[in-house]
Amino acid sequence: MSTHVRIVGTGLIGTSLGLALSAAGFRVSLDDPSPTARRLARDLGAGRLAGDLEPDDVPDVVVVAAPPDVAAAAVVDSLRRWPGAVVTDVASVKQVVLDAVLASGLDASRYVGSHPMAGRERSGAAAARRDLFDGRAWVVVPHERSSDEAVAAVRQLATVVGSAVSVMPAREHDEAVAAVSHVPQVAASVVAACLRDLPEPAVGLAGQGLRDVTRIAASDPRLWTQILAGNAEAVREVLVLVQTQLGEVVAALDSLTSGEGEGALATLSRMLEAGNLGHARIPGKHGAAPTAYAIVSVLVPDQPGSLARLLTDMGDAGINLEDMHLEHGLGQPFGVAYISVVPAAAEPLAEALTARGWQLHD
Ligand SMILES: NC(=O)c1ccc[n+]([C@@H]2O[C@H](COP(=O)([O-])OP(=O)(O)OC[C@H]3O[C@@H](n4cnc5c(N)ncnc54)[C@H](O)[C@@H]3O)[C@@H](O)[C@H]2O)c1
Ligand SMILES: O=C(O)C(=O)C[C@]1(C(=O)O)C=C[C@@H](O)C=C1
Repeated sequence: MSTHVRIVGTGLIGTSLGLALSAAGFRVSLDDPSPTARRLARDLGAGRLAGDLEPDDVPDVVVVAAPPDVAAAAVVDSLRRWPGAVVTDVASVKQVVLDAVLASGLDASRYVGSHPMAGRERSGAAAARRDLFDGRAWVVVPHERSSDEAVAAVRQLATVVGSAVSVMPAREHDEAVAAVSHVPQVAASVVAACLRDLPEPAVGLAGQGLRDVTRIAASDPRLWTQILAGNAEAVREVLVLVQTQLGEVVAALDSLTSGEGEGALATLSRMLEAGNLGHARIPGKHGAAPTAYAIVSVLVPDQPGSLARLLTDMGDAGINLEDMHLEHGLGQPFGVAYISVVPAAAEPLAEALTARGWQLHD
């Protein structure tokens, strides 16, 4: 019989995982203290309700996808309740969960932490996507007592949903995500907070740069308060670096406005160049080396079905989409789709789309 995975917590991540595992042929059962959350996940096709199963139909693997401040308790509860199951969790912080498991005195060999580096700025089952984990990194976080079988079971889950597995101890994971996930959230929120009192005409000028920098500022404050609190030390350390750099920029601008200005331009330029260097290190798809994709820009009429038609035409031309973003023309009846493809596919794509009547944008 196929592997039975119990998902505890059927919000964005739990439901997305249920959808992906069900599609991959796993038997998925769903549990959540909120009856609405678990029924919605079931209705969306993420699996069966745990309460509808025969009592002897016990899970082989339990995935706790509950909020970070209750994840540790839910993991301990699952280890106790399912003595034969491998238990993992997907919380964004790992050391606090591991500490609770070790302190529980239960058989910790069946616990392996994990963290899919995939998500959205929206919460709840309604925002779930079956392909959420496809092509994303998934950190598997074993500890000294984890059994090889438990590690293999968690690796398998990550792999079947299309993620690229990285293995890392809990502390190292928490330090890494402080820099690549938690501080970016703080930065986005702080920048977006500056817009609150901006006059309407000024906000109306917002372009793609602001949208790129602030997308995750729309994230759930309850979830992120818990994540930041659960990784306080590591987040603080990175934020102090940010603070130091911001201090240097402010000092340079002070120097310019006071008319003195010596060395100020060099400070600003160094800050921007350092940003270029950091940005160039962000990996491409599947954790591969950074890829300089070619971008083909296409005018898309602001009409139902236009984008779907564009993507279908692209698929018909046999060209793989690596990434895409849409820019809406202010007060105009069209937007521009910026389609990223591998460089060798750019010209064939431009030709195929032009032949199908699409207008390219320089
Ligand atoms: N949102 C992201 O981008 C993202 C990405 C990767 C990992 N995570 C982690 O995944 C976990 C879930 O996040 P989410 O975005 O799916 O949140 P969510 O708010 O969408 O869903 C959380 C679900 O957990 C349920 N829940 C609450 N208390 C519970 C308990 N005691 N036991 C079991 N379930 C409980 C809620 O009813 C809700 O349905 C968090 O630990 C988060 O750190 C989130
Ligand atoms: O894409 C997003 O919306 C996310 O912020 C996802 C993201 C991330 O920082 O990459 C956010 C928190 C999770 O713990 C893992 C993934």
